Amino acid sequence: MTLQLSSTYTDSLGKLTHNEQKQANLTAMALFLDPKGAGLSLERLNTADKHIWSARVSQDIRIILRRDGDDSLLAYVGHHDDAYRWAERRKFIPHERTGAMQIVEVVEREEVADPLVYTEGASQPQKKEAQPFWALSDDQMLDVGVPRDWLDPVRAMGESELDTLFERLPAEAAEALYDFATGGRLEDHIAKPAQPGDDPFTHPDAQRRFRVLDNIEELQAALDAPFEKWAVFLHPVQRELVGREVTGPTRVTGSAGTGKTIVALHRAVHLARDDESARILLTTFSEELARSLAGKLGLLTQGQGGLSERTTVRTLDQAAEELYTAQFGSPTRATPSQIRAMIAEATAAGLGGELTPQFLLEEWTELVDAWGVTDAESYATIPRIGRRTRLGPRQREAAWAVFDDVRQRLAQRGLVTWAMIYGRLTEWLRDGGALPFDHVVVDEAQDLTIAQVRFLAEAAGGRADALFLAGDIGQRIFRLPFSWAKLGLDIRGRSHTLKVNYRTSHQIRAMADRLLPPSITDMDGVEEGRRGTVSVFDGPAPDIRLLGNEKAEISCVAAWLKECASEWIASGEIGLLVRSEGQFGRARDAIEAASAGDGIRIATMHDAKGLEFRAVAVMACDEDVLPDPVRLAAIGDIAELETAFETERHLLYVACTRARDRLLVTGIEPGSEFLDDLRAGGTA
Ligand SMILES: Nc1ncnc2c1ncn2[C@@H]1O[C@H](COP(=O)(O)OP(=O)(O)OP(=O)(O)O)[C@@H](O)[C@H]1O
Repeated sequence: MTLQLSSTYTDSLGKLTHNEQKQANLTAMALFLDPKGAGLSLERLNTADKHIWSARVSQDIRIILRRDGDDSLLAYVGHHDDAYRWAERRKFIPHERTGAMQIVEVVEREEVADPLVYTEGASQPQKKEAQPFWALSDDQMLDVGVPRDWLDPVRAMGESELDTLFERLPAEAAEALYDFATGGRLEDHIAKPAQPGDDPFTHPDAQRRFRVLDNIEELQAALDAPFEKWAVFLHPVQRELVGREVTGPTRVTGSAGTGKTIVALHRAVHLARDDESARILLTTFSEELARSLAGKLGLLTQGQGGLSERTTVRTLDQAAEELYTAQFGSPTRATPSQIRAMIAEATAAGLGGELTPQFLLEEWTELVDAWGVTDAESYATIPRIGRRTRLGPRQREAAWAVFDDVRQRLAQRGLVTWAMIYGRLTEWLRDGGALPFDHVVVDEAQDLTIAQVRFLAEAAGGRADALFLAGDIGQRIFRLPFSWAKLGLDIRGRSHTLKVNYRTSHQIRAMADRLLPPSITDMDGVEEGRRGTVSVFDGPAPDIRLLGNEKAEISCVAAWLKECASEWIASGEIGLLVRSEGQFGRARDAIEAASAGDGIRIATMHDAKGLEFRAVAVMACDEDVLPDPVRLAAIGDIAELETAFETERHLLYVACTRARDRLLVTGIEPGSEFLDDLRAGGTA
């Protein structure tokens, strides 16, 4: 006797008014408590699928159910006629090849008109440009889960219908076909066939849309938040990563919006659930992101006593500071300007030879402090990644005199840097100290510092399941790249890439992807393939507008804000993103010119990391704003300049991929050089 929830149910529930949702939820609860439906008006429908029933919620609202013996599945809820129409046009049927239970839309007659059938062995028909699937064989399509009824309609589909694939076909088939139509290979999507006797609902592809509810709390949580589908339905790859038992640190990668954070969250909950005594640290880099993780964790663990209590959500810095305070007392951190002043004092006192204070500051920040160098010998052997300037022995000696002086000044004043905090904690762990957590799950791991990676590697030791990292090197915006493996954090062979984008429309994702190469290899040689990512919905084409001056840009964004308002996009769902705070004024002026309500978020591209909005305008993409000339001018080393340039490009990628449905990119002519890449391909 089970009650299952289908993703089509939560989708349809989300479309009802709050009151209607409440009424429907009461009926769903009653069904859970009594699957036989005593006291509910249940009616078997006269549809093609004999398992389909309706349950009366109110005079106008009906729930569509699939009933099989004592098992019920909530499939759809809607107004009377709409619900019946939905039911008439649906069949629940295990896929003949993959074995996964699917909800198949009944094909209309006109959709099969004039199909182009390809017969095995016949000479290859000439590919028609406008029909991407017309030469696919039955077998090819059945292998990836296309229902038999849809073989001909898919072959007859025109390119313009690609965006409807996800609405019409089971997700596994839509994903495969979309990837194929945009240059990928169907072979990469062949589903593992079920074994005879397997329950069609337990197939991984069925589990992305059907979920058995074990208790009433789970049902309540799922119904209370119909928009939070991620809390209930995971992609098979996401699910596999969440539950996987691993022998060492694991990393999940994927381009923006592929659900890495969602996997990290579910992983933390899975670990807590799996072992009743386990304590988990779920961590990220900013307080805003930590708050967002904590909120989502609350949703996932609702009503499951103990899980959230055993899961601590903190920024990694907060967690480290608490640990440091507990072991060594509260640290006083040196500010960047104090360090700058100390270097200036040292050079004014004649140390450092002819090396400039700027060069020395970079050398301190990127090498000496970052790597925790404490003596001249180590300084001589430190890998100078990202630094092209090679220092001769005399220069190195002169530089070290400055750094030694800075270290002494810090010690005299009782000041420490973040790297020193992590360094001391790492030593403490090495000497037998124990972290108060059994598992650490890190989101946004691409921006970990050297000292943090060393600390995490030590904390994990060789323990299985100790460390799970989520991140995208294409979104690295704070750090220069470095090798994790050399610091003891080796994820080689345990890095997995997500390919389904749940956040951004096809159109926005395709445009943003042009900013980055199709694959990025990290410093340990682990390749992150970005090709073959598909989005699950479509939307309007993004727009890039270069204007003559600031005033014209502000009017353009104001007009766009008015358009958003006319489409009922709430101001809280709109973000105006700029490179630096210096451009906030332009964003504010656009809001004022549009007389737009409060709630529109203005943020720098850095602060936008991890956020998402329905509509985003990336403003002030001017030639002298992006890449940031002040930042680049402050860099004295050419190699570092190149990597900093790349992080500026990543920033634009991060900003564009915060948008779900609508994206506008603006700047003043001639515009940022990155816009040429965004435009290549001719979207705008
Ligand atoms: N299985 C899922 N079902 C429905 N929605 C999902 C699923 N997985 C992720 N999402 C949604 O997709 C969006 C992006 O997810 P998430 O923030 O985890 O992506 P990400 O890869 O961490 O993105 P970024 O790299 O930009 O931080 C969120 O709105 C999330 O709720």
